[in-house]
Amino acid sequence: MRDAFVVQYDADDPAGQRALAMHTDASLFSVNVLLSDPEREFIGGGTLFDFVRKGLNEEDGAGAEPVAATEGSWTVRPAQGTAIVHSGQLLHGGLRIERGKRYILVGFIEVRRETPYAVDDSCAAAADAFAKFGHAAWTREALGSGELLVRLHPQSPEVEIHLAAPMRIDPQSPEVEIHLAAPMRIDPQSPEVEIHSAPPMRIEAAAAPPSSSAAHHGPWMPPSMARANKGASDWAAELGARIQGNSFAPFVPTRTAQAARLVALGGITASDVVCDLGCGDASLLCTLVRQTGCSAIGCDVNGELLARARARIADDDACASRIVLSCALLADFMHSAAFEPTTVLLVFLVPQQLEALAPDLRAAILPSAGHRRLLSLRYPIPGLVVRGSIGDEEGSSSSEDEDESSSSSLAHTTRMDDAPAWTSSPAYFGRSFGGAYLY
Ligand SMILES: O=C(O)CCC(=O)C(=O)O
Ligand SMILES: [Fe+2]
Repeated sequence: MRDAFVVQYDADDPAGQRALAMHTDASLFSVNVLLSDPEREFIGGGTLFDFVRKGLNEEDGAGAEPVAATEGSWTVRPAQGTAIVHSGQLLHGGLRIERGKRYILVGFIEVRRETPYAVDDSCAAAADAFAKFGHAAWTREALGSGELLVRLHPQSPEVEIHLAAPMRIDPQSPEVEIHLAAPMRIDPQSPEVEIHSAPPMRIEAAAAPPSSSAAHHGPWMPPSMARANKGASDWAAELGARIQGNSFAPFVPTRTAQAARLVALGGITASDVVCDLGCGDASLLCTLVRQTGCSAIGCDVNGELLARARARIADDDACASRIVLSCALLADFMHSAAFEPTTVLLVFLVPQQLEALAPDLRAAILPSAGHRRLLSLRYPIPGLVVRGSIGDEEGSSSSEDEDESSSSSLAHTTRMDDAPAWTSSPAYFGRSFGGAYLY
């Protein structure tokens, strides 16, 4: 942890700070814990995240006071004691409070780049996404009674933040403690922990590493998960589904009519094994399986979206027998045995990720790898020679794709209704389809 401090927003004092302009933090990720009671202690406030703009300069949103409900933004108003953990690179700001005082604890955390992340943990996968792409967000809940908030892989510099119960902060008698778990592998060259706080906080190195860190197997879950208050868990689930799932690329559903055009472009038939790298809730795979009778493989780093995919598939006999799902980092998955049967590889990823994966994608379609076809939705893959393409649905003059009614009967359109409206808005991710390239 590079820095931790308490921020006070004060609507009662004319000279007090009431809002915080849109900005990015100089951190790998930031922790923001609401210390005040939003029911009783202040009105307004909240943290606004902007998933569209990068905030590198004023034109791009930095420096402006956050305004709620803009397109492509998401306001988080957590319950007291809930932590928001987000990429420092994500543009965000503190919304104006109208009444009272709002205290938050903010911490900036950095992790050395060479640190290996665990693949079995969506938190770690998100951290990896930060390291690679600089924007992603995920959440962890904190804790009615004060426990583990944030944790990276045990082999990484162990950062844990414990909040001692009760959570309520009283400026006269601070009841917030930050424990940094031992061993604290902090770079001795840099000034490690610097705390600015009003009120002062105690910082302690824990006496011993928690037992769970000695042998960490399987996905890590916050111990507080089970008893977290409902408001916080609802919020986290909702936010998680929208954001955590997007640790690599935004989740954008693909419509049925568009799937038919993909089938035509890729020449997908019943004898194919289609692998969707970053399959999300597997709605596209289900549609392809139903349309063509193909088999399918889905891979995603996001456990929550995969859980939805599993539920979707379990309800659908046609899909249940034909789709195999895996939770893994995409590059790792491409080198696993589970990937081998693939005959058609499907990606719907952002350009930075396509660039990072390009060597693996190229290797996957070499003749020696079995003449696979590769379909990239929306974005071309740098350095690969395009063999065919289709344009955006609206921009295309072909007529086969305008059948709206056919899409409404299928399950994946339900997912579209679930998706926040802005995910399909041009400001967010261009149009929701944007054509495809065949390699
Ligand atoms: O008010 C908030 O929730 C945002 C605080 C913040 O982003 C910061 O202090 O860096
Ligand atoms: Fe910030």
